[in-house]
Amino acid sequence: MPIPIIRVHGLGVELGGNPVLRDVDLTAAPGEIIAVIGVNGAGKSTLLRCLAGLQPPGSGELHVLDGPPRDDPAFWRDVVLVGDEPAWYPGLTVREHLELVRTVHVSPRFDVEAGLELFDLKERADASPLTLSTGQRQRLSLAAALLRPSRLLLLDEPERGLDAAFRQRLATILTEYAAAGGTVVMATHDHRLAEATLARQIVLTTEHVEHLETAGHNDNAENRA
Ligand SMILES: Nc1ncnc2c1ncn2[C@@H]1O[C@H](COP(=O)(O)OP(=O)(O)OP(=O)(O)O)[C@@H](O)[C@H]1O
Repeated sequence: MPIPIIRVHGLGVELGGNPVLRDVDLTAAPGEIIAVIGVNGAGKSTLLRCLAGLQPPGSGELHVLDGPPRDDPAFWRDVVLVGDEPAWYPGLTVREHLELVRTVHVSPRFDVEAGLELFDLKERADASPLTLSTGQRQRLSLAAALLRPSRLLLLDEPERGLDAAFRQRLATILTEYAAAGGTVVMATHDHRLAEATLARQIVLTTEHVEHLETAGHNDNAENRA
């Protein structure tokens, strides 16, 4: 068993005086894909924000990569968070956004034309992101996230806006990322995406704010909240 790059033990978070996460345990090793599932409000985004160092834990221990997650440049060199839509540069096209990402990162994972092809953006390469459809903008967000080198991908509902065919392709892209040694933690409402990536599934519930962990893509991974 490789050394885990995520170790969470007894994590608790309160927001606005209410418990959102209580006693959450999670480990993830290089090459693993974890799907965090649960109803709206179960705490999936909060868990991702904790892993990204954006939400301090109320209790428990968090270890991500080399220590507690921290919102600083060294941490973000290895970690990518895809959540809410990023701000786009109005003057830059889709291709130029990817060129920008490729230019500023050492050892990008693929070239721009390959990225446009992989994320099905070739026909919109010269458009402004602001003129893209919702799903096309999500594909651009994911393309930029996957283009840069990283060890850990934190994805909050990556399926948002994507059609069925591209969700299938995304499963392949994430599987290949993990096969190359990367770790993925994704909050998702898409059981098919979780299953297609052979993700280990964890379920967050609201009723007792309890945490259940299940191995593999099995029947226990239903939404229990
Ligand atoms: N800043 C905040 N202040 C108070 N409560 C908050 C805050 N942010 C989130 N919450 C609450 O915490 C709970 C968990 O929210 P979170 O966004 O983590 O859920 P989620 O599982 O990601 O939901 P969804 O599936 O809708 O994205 C919700 O009840 C939400 O209302």
